[in-house]
Amino acid sequence: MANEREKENAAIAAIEFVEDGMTIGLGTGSTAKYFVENLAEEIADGLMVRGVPTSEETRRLAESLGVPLVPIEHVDRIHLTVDGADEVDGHAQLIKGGGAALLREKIIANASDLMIVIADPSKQVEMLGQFPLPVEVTPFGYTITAKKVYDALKAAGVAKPRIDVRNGPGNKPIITDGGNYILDCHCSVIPDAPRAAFELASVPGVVEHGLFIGLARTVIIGQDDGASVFEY
Ligand SMILES: O=C(CO)[C@H](O)[C@H](O)COP(=O)(O)O
Repeated sequence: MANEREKENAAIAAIEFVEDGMTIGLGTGSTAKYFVENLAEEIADGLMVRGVPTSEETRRLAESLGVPLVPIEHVDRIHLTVDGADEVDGHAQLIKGGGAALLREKIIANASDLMIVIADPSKQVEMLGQFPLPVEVTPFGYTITAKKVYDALKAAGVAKPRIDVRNGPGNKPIITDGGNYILDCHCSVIPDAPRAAFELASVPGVVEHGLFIGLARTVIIGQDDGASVFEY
């Protein structure tokens, strides 16, 4: 079970990677929130950086804390992205998107010189798949897309996928920052995550999926009394 101190200690350890003049991708979620808060304190003390938020939620948080932001369209280099994860395995492969921000998170992580994942120990897994894999899809044709997502996961060796449309208030599908829906794919185990990523990416209607393969090179796991840093 996660505790808040573990999350915050991971975030504090990530601050060590920040240098003056950097453009920094700001992740989404409760762990990333600690990073933005600690970054805001450093900025108040004179650190000169600017942020690129991975969601409207993080944009609002950063603005409220006085973190200078830059529109991604005006950025030619992102030095560092610090973000949370729903699961991380021993190869720094991730499931992300529990907060429905996976599309912007992946665009920004992929554009960054370095992606650092910050997490508490409950996110560490032997194999990905216990956490339902979020897949962002266009509203148009989403029921058909869901069937194709099922086929794609089967082709990737997932034994019995179950696909749910993620609903929000009023039992209506939640709408992502990009105007899309989220399919939560219950897999139990994803035996071959790169294969699943490949199969999912080839389904028309899939905008992005929450498998982050080969993106994170540093994983920081927070503990009660500090944090462990793993380099890949
Ligand atoms: O991918 C994400 C949002 O889309 C989050 O990073 C992920 O859900 C982890 O969140 P938290 O730190 O609150 O557990």
